[in-house]
Order: sequence, then structure tokens, then C-alpha cells
Amino acid sequence: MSHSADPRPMTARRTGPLSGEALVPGDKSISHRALILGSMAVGETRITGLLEGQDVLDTARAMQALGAQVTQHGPGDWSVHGVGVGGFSSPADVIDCGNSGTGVRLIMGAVATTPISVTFTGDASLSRRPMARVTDPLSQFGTQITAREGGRLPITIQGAADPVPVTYRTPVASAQIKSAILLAGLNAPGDTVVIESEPTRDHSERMLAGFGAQIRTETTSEGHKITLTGRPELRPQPVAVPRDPSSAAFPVAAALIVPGSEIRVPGVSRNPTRDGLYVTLLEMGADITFENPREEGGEPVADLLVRHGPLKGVTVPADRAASMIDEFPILSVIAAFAEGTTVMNGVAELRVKESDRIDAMAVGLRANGVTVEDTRDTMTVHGAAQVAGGGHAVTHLDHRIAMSFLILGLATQQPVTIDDAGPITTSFPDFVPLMMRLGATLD
Ligand SMILES: O=C(O)C1=C[C@@H](OP(=O)(O)O)[C@@H](O)[C@H](O)C1
Ligand SMILES: C=C(OP(=O)(O)O)C(=O)O
Repeated sequence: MSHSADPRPMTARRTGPLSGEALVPGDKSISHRALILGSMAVGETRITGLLEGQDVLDTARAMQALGAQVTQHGPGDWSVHGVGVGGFSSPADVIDCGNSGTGVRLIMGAVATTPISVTFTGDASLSRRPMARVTDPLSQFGTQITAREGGRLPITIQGAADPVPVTYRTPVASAQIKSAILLAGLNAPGDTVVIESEPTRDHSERMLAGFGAQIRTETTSEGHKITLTGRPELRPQPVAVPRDPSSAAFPVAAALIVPGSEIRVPGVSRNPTRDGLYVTLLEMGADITFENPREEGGEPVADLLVRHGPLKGVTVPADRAASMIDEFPILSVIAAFAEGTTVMNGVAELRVKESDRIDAMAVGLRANGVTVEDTRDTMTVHGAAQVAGGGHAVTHLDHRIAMSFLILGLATQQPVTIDDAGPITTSFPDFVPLMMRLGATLD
């Protein structure tokens, strides 16, 4: 489902020190996977801390359309009665994945080796995004796939009745490609193998192991190699979803750039495959302390204590990009307030997210007085002690662009406006009230 068609403009104004506790929502990647794997297990999976953002609600609805029983018991507290590996049935209608690349790509994988027919659609943003990166490897299982020209949505999948396992080297570092193949491999006999040159977020591997699948990861001369043995019976597991480090990045950024701020962000995942922003911020000299490190729901988590302080520009190496791929828009905002230049390398994938995020950030930052250079796969931001603001940013149905510019406006001399705050509901429905409770001025 797409968010409401009426755009909701919003303005962020220069704010006094931020303080308090920011309880950010559950991790989006883990929430999608908990619903999908719960639906492919036999029996009841209980999920706590589920992100109730539109992207995840669309996946919940898709699982129901495919035959699983998905029930909300309270805020963040959900259960899924799964149908087992190979147990999905043809849905009565098309499956609309709204704005969610993760939703559509993982669910295409999950249905690819079950002999049912499913048509997928999405909003204007998702309909522009490349899908051949997933449908190409899925067709190797024996799946019949028809897509709109250029490999775009709408896509119809006729799942393979007699699937064969696949060995696939991913052409770009993408957890969505990897996960789609692994989910398809669940109902193929024998071993399905994915080889990636850079490790990407490993939530699928962790959760598949937790649900009892035979899966192993090795670093080989070919790259990072994941081998899944097909046709397991998945056993339901309670899933406690940790708080999302990608969502935490927004209040963290606000505290770093608004003078005098000090905030606490508890229970945030510190999964090393998601930690690149925090590694980078420490290199920039950010005052962040990771307190009370512990394990929750199979993921390392910590409480973040973040204080405003001087920051310096850094060069982010290309091999770190996968571990912070969704955090570059907000890093570019933080970099605008750092002393010196921040160079972000190996970020070409940002051009095929909900929007072309390099272009959206570069254009919007320039409109607010920041000097930015970009190439196909790099972005360079020149920091300054003061940032003028006073500009307007176009968000292109992209939640992370919307939130990034609202954070920018909390520390600029003049207010920053965005054309539409609506897409924020996809990943962080409570963003505006949460930021206002910390002291932000958003209207
Ligand atoms: O697997 C996932 O949950 C995700 C993987 C990343 O996409 P890619 O796999 O396209 O890099 C990321 O940008 C997205 O927000 C979530
Ligand atoms: C890229 C993102 O999500 P998706 O690919 O699931 O739409 C994101 O949340 O930043």
C-alpha cells in the first residue's frame, strides 16, 4: 500500500539543545524476515518489537494473502501461524508491496519455488526500481517470471513445480538479492549457494539458523559464501526484534549537530553488518558511548549515549558501504557540520533506492547552502561551522531523504522545508513526535 496520496509538507527549525531518551522502532530488515520465515514455519511464531511501519505492514498483509495467519496482539506484539516450506497458496489478488524493496524482493524469493502464481505491484517509487537483479537468479530455480519492460514491476511469478537448487554470485553487494535466493532455496532439493564479494547484512542467515535450517557461511577465495540445504522443516521461534540502527541514526545525527544536546538511544542493534555509520562517526570524533552491550534476540545490542561536539570530515572506504548503505543520506547531513571534507566512496547503489539518493541529497543540500560534489559512485560534502538552510528539499517518495532534511533544519540558520513527510511512515511512523519529545521544532 502506498502512503496517502496527499503530500504533507513539513518545516524543521533551528532548535535548542535536544535531550531525553529516543525509543526508536524495531529493525525493519528483521521485522520483514520474522513475518516471512514465521509464515514458512509450521506452527506459531511470536514476534515482539515488530516495526509497525507501512513497509512491514504490507509484508504482513502479503503473508496473509499467501495463506499464513498473521495476528496483532498489542503494540509490536504479533503472532504468525505458518504454512510450512512450500505451503503458500495462490493469493486471490495482486500483492501490493507499496514502497518496500525488501518486501517485494524477499517475497518474490519466498514464492519462487512453490507452484503458485503471484503478481506483485508497488508504488511509483518501487515501480522504478530494478528487479532483474532478483528475477534473474530466481529464474534459474525453474521459476517462470514475466516483468514489465526493463525488469520492473508489475511482475508475475509462476513458481517452479520441480525446482533445482542454484549457485549464484551476486553482481552487487545486496542482502535483498542474497535473501531472495536463500528463501527460494528453502523449497529446492539439495544445496543453494550464494557468493558475495562483500558481506551484506546477515539477518536472513541468523534467522534461518534460528528456525532450524542447515546454513553455513564461509570466507573463501571466491568471496563470502553462504550454503543452505533445502527442504528443512522450519521450527517456529520467538523473535525479539532489536531497535533499528538505521532509524536510530536520525536522532543520533540530530544530537551530534545541535549544540548542547545529549540524548540516550537504548537497545539499538550493533550487528557488525549494520554498524558502518557508527564506525564512521567515531572516526569523525563523535561523542558516542555504547553502554551495556548485550545480546537480545540473537543480535548484539547496546544503549547509545550521544553528545554534541566537534566533528571532522573523513573518507569512508568503499568496502564499508554495504554496512551503512541506508545511512549515507543522514551522514551527508552530519558531514555538512563537520570541519573539512567527507568523501563517501562506493555508493552507486544509492542511485537505485527509493530515490536516487545521491542526487536527492546533493540537490537538497546545495539548496541549503552546502557544497557537494557527486559522481556515479561517490559523494563529497564540504563541512562548515554554520549552514545557511532556508531551502526546500524534494523527497521523491523516500523516507530517508525526508527524515534527513528534517534533521538538517534543526541546526541550520534558516528553516528547511520538505515537500512531503508522508513516506516517513514506511520505516519510522513515530519519527515526528519522537523528535519533538527530544525538543525538535517541526511543523
Ligand atoms: O535486506 C534488507 O533488509 C535490506 C537491504 C538493503 O538493500 P540492498 O540489498 O538492495 O542493498 C537495504 O538498503 C534495505 O533497506 C534493507
Ligand atoms: C532502501 C531501503 O528500503 P527498501 O529497499 O526495503 O525499500 C531503506 O529502508 O532505506
